[in-house]
Amino acid sequence: MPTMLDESKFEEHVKLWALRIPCHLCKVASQILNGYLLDKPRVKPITEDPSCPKNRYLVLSDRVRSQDLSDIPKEKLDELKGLCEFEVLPYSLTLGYSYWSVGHIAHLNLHDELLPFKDVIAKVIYDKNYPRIKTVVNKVGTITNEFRVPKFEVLAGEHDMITEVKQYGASFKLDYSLVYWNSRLEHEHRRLVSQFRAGETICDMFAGIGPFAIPAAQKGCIVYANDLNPDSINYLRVNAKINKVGDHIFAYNMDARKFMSQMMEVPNSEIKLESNVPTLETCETCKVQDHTDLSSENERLTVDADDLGHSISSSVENLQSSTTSAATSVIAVKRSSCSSHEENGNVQGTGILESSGTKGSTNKRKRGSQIPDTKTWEHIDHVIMNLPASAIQFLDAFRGLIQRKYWKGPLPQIHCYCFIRATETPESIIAIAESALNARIQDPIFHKVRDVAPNKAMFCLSFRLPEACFVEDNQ
Ligand SMILES: C[S@@+](CC[C@H](N)C(=O)[O-])C[C@H]1O[C@@H](n2cnc3c(N)ncnc32)[C@H](O)[C@@H]1O
Repeated sequence: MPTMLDESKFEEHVKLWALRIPCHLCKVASQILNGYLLDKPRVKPITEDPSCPKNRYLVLSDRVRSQDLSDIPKEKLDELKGLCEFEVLPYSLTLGYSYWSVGHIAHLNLHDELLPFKDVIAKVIYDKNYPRIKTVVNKVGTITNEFRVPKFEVLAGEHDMITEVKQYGASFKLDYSLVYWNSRLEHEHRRLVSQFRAGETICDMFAGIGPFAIPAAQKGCIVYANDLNPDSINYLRVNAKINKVGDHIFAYNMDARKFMSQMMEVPNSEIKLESNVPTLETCETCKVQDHTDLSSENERLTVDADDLGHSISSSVENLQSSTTSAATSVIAVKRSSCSSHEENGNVQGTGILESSGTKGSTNKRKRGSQIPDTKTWEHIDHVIMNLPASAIQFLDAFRGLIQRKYWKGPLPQIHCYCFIRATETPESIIAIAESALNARIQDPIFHKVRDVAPNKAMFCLSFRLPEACFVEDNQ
């Protein structure tokens, strides 16, 4: 029987730097370079030097982007130079078919010709890999739904689609049947986050379960993460807690256009007082918000705590019953923090709350004093738009969005994912983007993420939001 699986399609090539170091100094050198060595599950950062058995390659992390090693702190480099002489060499790492893992679920995408054998194939995979693989599934049909969730048929093992995967240092819990997940974007998540700096403010319009948001928060960014799929946002919250970054992430569950517009809304208190100090007025507004109609499921603000010990379905229910209203916004988040401030006597804070342990009880926020007070209508550093099939159309959300009189510093850098087909060019994509924005884009950068089909590739288009997106206010 001919195999229809082209394993080369799973390959990802990562370009890194490696240091050539004498074998006996590798241990000390790797201690010095702690935090700057390749950190990928199942891949060792120390490998053979094919040209000399007395040396080894120390493979550096993709945080180290240039050959001059300027991304490594000077003290570490000086210490290393004191230890020995070393060469810096380009190192190409190929992550092949066998590398990719999806927790305990083997995820197949069988061609029609193989479908008559699907149960046999699944049984062999299951029997030969149990207990590491506990479920074998096959993708059914193409993804057509808004939340980009594929349909799966369980072919062998447990009917359990909840799993936990790791990407670089972070863990992600998810239910494959409810949310979007693609392990093959791992390198792209890492690449983009490597451009962010601690303390920057990031808005993720299509955040999913957080593969950009969580590493960005781990890096010390403040992240406003939105997704229309309530299950994605529920898992984002779970994952923020698992990775202990709940105090750096604010989660929203609404349409991306509305989310951006709410990010830019200036709260009444700001307009009148030009201050973020909690006032009676904002707290009262908070109460009003709490009692608004919950009918629109897609517009809930997901900042209440839930208990990780609950099952996912029960935490979704809790979420539905406990979250605030359609009218919630970044302002509302800040206002709800006001009540937290009052109840806990803590510093004013916002974000995904730490679990209170008791349903319906007062939630406690864990806030580090280092977390800056962000006002998204004054400044955002980066906006992520990963919905390649249509994110470009969503650029219309930025037309006249930003109030010049409140904005501070440069306009945000937009990272908009798109597909480019054989019939299209970067220029034709820019034309679509400019038409959506109704403004000219200066210095666009296209980064190829991967080929998704013979005539179609996924790209990330990065550019600074044009000044034309400002709205003047003569008040
Ligand atoms: C391709 S996934 C990307 C998820 C995540 N950023 C990642 O890299 O894995 C796109 C996400 O956009 C969400 N989505 C689709 N339409 C949306 C909309 N109108 N507003 C907000 N989110 C939307 C989907 O639920 C899905 O989670």
